[in-house]
Amino acid sequence: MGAVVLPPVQELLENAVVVRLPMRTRFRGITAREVLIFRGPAGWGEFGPFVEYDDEESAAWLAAGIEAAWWGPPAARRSRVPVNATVPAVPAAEVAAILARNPGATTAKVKVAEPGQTLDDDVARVAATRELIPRVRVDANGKWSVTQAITALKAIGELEYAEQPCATVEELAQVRRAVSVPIAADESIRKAADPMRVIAADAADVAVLKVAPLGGMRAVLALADEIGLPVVISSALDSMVGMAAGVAAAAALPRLDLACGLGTGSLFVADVAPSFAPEGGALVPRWPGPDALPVPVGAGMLADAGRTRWWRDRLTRCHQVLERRMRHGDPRYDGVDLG
Ligand SMILES: O=C(O)CCC(=O)c1ccccc1C(=O)O
Ligand SMILES: [Mg+2]
Repeated sequence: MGAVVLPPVQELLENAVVVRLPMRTRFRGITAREVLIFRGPAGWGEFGPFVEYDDEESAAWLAAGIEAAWWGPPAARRSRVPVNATVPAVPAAEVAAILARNPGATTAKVKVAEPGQTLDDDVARVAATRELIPRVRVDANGKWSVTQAITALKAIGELEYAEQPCATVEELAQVRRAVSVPIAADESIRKAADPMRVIAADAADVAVLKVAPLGGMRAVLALADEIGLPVVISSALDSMVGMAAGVAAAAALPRLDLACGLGTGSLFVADVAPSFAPEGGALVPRWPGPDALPVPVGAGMLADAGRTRWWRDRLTRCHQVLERRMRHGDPRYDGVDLG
């Protein structure tokens, strides 16, 4: 890999574009996804922490984008990555239309526990999904209490797994002991100071790993190895650029037995490059090289001047966070030079 350096912030900003991608369906409370993408010697990288995240948390997303644009993908071990269809918290009547955009999917992930909705809504949405897709998992994003989770999972019935039913590791462990449905940890890994607490507490059967919040493809591969659970690589509602890193990480895993959560490309009306479209329920890895121009000029995806400035300022602050961590010998950046 040669000497790896943190590129100067000017170099990142010189080759940066801020885009706003309209979505077909509300997801995570938003109807348009803004991200900053930048070009480096190995291709394109994405910086798209959710707008409410602070700079300390967002710095990992920048590290992941720099890894993609400056180092490129790790060596692939497979040429197909099976993915789940993602069903947002829509009314049951809209499920079929969502699934129609994910032809060939044999696994679906259904969002549940949406604020303002009821357990009946969840049960109906899952039932509508099951009619069309054999294998169903749900994701509560930590919104249930232990009691609510146990009640809900009993009402919903058989599932491949329930992702982050409650907020804390201790709650996940309690739910896991009380129900037969396997438990997957997502926020308990990507937002935790110590992801290994999930293992120490026997809190999960599956680890959901996202490249950007965990600091990059190689960080995810290292964590997958350390954590030892079956892994699902999932998107953070990434543009095609961030998605390429997720697909590359999934393709590089020594073992992949579960469908990944990388089917969110179909939630966008438009993307910075042709989105990853599942064929036969799987994605084929594809890397946006430096010569690929992901943003068609004039395609109406560019963010306005105010939002562009906001993202560029945020990138600058996160770059300072990375610089500070590296100066202090943070082991996460072992082997990376300040240049
Ligand atoms: O896993 C999937 O199918 C889609 C990705 C997804 O659900 C997601 C996307 C953005 C932010 C958080 C999450 C999540 O898994 O909680
Ligand atoms: Mg999740």
